[in-house]
Amino acid sequence: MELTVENLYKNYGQKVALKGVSFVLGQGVYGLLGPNGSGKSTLMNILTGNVRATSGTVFWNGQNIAEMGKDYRKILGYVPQQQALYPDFTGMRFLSYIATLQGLKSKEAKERISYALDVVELSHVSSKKIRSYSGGMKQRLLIAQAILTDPKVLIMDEPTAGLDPKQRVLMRNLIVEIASDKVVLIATHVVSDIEWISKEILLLKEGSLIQKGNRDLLIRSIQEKIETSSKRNKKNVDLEDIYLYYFGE
Ligand SMILES: Nc1ncnc2c1ncn2[C@@H]1O[C@H](COP(=O)(O)OP(=O)(O)OP(=O)(O)O)[C@@H](O)[C@H]1O
Repeated sequence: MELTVENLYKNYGQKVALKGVSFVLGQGVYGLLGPNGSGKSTLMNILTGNVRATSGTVFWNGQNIAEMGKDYRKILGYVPQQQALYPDFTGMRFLSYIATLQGLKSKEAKERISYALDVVELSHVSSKKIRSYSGGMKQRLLIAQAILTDPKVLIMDEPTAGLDPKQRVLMRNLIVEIASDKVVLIATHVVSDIEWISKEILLLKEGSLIQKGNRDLLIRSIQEKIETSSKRNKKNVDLEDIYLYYFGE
């Protein structure tokens, strides 16, 4: 299970949004951190096949995703940022609608919907209208739609945006559970969302990947510099400090 990104460039006219980004992801959760405008959306759009790179290639298990077409879409799940979600649909109706769009046959759709509702713990409210759902429930419904086809690659855009602390914890646990047989890439500004669940963290700045590694490696790599330069004279460096170090306060 391997998603390989090789030397991606993306230009929008004169603007270079990605400048030769390369990395390899295996099974597990990965965090993509970067400030506004660093290229996260562009990178995610390329990984989901919605935007074409100017140059460079993305491979899934050695196959170029641009050449895989439908076969790539089958193994891809995408959780968009929270948005208005058909308030008058029930959770069940929403998932049935997505299953139809994804071309699932009715028996398979039924099984997959039931499984996905169970995973995100929404079975008991599946016949209630989405307008009655809390923010956390809506977010979990978005995850349910993304795992209907049992994707191997799951891309998530700010999955905890707008959630309260309790819901954030539940969401993190859910993501870890789902990632047991998937490559999961989470783009976020919220360091704490990915700090403890990520196998590795990717730092994107002005279109370049400036760091990739696990939490300990990232912290060790700049611990001394932060401790000597910190105005607050902190002893314990955490990932928040790393973010501020690279992206500014
Ligand atoms: N369609 C476009 N046309 C022109 N420039 C674009 C386009 N899309 C993105 N850009 C520019 O490319 C750069 C990267 O944008 P991108 O949206 O990928 O960043 P981001 O890290 O996702 O930011 P945010 O967190 O604000 O969504 C920015 O400078 C942005 O203005």
